[in-house]
Amino acid sequence: MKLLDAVIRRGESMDAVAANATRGLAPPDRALAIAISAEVCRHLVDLDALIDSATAQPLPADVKARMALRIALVQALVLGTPPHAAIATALPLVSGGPRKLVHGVFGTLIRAEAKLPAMPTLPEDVALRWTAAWGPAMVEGASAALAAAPPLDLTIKEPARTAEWAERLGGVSMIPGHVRLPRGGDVTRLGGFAEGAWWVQDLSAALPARLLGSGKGRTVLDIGAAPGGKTMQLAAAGWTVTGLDASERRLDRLSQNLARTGLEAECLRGDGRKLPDDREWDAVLLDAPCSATGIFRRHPDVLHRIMPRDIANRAELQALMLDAAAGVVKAGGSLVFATCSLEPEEGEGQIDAFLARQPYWSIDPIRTDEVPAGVHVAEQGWLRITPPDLAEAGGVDGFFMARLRLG
Ligand SMILES: C[S@@+](CC[C@H](N)C(=O)[O-])C[C@H]1O[C@@H](n2cnc3c(N)ncnc32)[C@H](O)[C@@H]1O
Repeated sequence: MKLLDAVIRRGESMDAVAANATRGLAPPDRALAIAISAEVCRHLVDLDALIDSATAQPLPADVKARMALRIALVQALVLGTPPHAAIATALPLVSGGPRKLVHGVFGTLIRAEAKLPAMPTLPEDVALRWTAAWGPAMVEGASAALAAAPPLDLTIKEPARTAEWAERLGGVSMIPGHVRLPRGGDVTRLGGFAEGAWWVQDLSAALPARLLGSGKGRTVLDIGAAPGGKTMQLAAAGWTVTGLDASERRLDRLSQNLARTGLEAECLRGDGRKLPDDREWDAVLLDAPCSATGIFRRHPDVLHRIMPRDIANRAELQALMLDAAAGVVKAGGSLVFATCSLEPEEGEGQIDAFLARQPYWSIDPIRTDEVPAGVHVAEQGWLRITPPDLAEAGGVDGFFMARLRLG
């Protein structure tokens, strides 16, 4: 309840509040609380529609009774908890309150064999925003993507050994250096984890670093580097990497990931809006902080907490970071900009505005041979990935990326 309150009522990120909100719970109970909260966010619109179908008056959005019903219903209808156990965990949440109402509505829906639709309904504001930006087929694709558990993508440290790892782990590769597995359990128990032969990274998220190619003898600044998926790709591709991030806690995770994989990078804490004025790099990768609406399959809370003002705020921060990044690239160098967002303001609009401000920069078009088969490069030369892409192969996170060159 605390976790869902933080996300749905206060607009906080589930990842950010999970540790605090579940403090004191034993690990299995914590995992269950997080799973329930994620599934409530995934099915929120349809859960509320069911609840409203069984009450004479719609319950206010923020009352405990509605939240308790969402929690009970998601356990019974999605997580396979026997109904009596599901309601038993939810009733204490309304102790001293409308227990009878909650019990009654839950019982009515369970007796009527209520079901949730196979494709979850997106919140209306999100559906409207994405229809306006990308059209109705994208919204349908997003709904389908929300229904399915995403597969597990791995980036292989030594791309030449991709086939060997695909066979060892029982996965398929969609581009050299990538292996896709069906969603599994504990990744730390998979072969190769302890020796650092791979790391978990969605296929979309693995594309921006690839756009810089091999880096033997060259330097790259990775801005917004932590927890390090792209830093590790760049280091594995031979670059001398400086990974910069504003968060000390996330930089610790970057250091742990580098230690596990045996890769090297200089780790710097800093603000990507104010970069050192006495250093330059051959290339810069800016994996910018963004609304993260592209990762809604794994983090359905973004669908309920990201508001237009959040998108505008992130876009403003990205513009400052892009200008700062452009200022530390050596003549003739490259700058890759990426966001895991499905909002044009954090992608196409950002690059159009950058090129209007910075006349010495231009787009270095991404080539089709640099991306997995089935992903289309836009005519402007950038890559916009939306949910219908590669759907038959398990889908990919929504992403935007562009490669820019000075001159
Ligand atoms: C999309 S995440 C990076 C993911 C990472 N590149 C990877 O592949 O694992 C964005 C990162 O930007 C960092 N960040 C946010 N604001 C920043 C700022 N002003 N300066 C530098 N880093 C910032 C966040 O701490 C976060 O780690």
